[in-house]
Amino acid sequence: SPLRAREMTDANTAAAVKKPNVVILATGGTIAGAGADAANSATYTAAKVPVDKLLAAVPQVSTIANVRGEQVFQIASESFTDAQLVQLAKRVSALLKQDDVDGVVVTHGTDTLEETSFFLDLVVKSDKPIVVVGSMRPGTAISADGALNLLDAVTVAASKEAIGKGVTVTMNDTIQSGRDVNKRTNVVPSAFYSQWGPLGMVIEGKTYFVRSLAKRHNTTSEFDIDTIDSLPLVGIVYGSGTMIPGVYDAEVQAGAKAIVNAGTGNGSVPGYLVDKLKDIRSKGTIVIRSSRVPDGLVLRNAEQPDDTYDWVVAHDLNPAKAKILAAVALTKTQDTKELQRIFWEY
Ligand SMILES: NC(=O)C[C@H](N)C(=O)O
Repeated sequence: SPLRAREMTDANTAAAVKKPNVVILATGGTIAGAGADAANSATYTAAKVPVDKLLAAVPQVSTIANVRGEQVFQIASESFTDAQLVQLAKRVSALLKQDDVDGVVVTHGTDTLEETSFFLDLVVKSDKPIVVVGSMRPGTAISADGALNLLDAVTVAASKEAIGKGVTVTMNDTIQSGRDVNKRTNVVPSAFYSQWGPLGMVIEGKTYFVRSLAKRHNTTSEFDIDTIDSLPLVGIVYGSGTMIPGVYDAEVQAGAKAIVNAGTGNGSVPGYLVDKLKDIRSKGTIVIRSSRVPDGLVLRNAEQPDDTYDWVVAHDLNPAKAKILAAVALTKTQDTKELQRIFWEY
């Protein structure tokens, strides 16, 4: 009937007018950096530009979503601590519980973006999109990448397609999984890479998802930031030739509850260190074998008898990611079988 047709047109118009609400949580980084000259792509100061100015530089976001900004921190991401991770995640969780928030974008330095994106993926119990974004060049540089990365982040955060996909990272036109993406070069915009490939791309205000994350995350995670107030200390020891055994003791004495061994090759442990790692394990510290090799999988009982020594393996998680998962898991359990299960499921 003409009346029904009219009602449907009104409904469509209302839907078109009602844009999603996206909150930008700004934490600093190079995306908020400024250099002295447009030729300075690598020499600049990070964490200078406030969130309102970041948004003003990308007026196109307002065609996609109703956007508002909050300045959570103003730091370079190498200065992030566990306390700040917890504070940020609690804010993301609180915002996403609000009916008037459809998605959250976190602007972040690229150095530890892979830690924060995985942490949020593990502990924020929401299916709404969470996008973590940074830039490799400051906004003052020729060919600055931050404005497009931010526009892409808002596009993904406002999209229905991103719901339930886990925390994503929009850098260099791609949509990456916050779980496994990592920074692979410190100089060019194509810095973020996952051995499993991106989840898709974002082009001119449209998302193109082609795959999804098979690991537990967000609403399917057993962890919840609303019940976590601090994280236990986890150390990383980097594998190389001629290692210094006392480093492990120093980590334990400083309070490390777990040590991620960023071993060579298959997460290998030199013969002269095996007794040291067995010893710290017998005194209670969790030993997790990861690898300094960027890709691949560290397999249980390959290279070392993990069952016999009661060690845990990190599978495809790099040492920085393994450290995050270990810290989160240790808020719930010290049991190595449980920890190994968690290292398989996330
Ligand atoms: N590109 C960057 O954002 C690097 C900077 N050091 C940071 O992580 O804050």
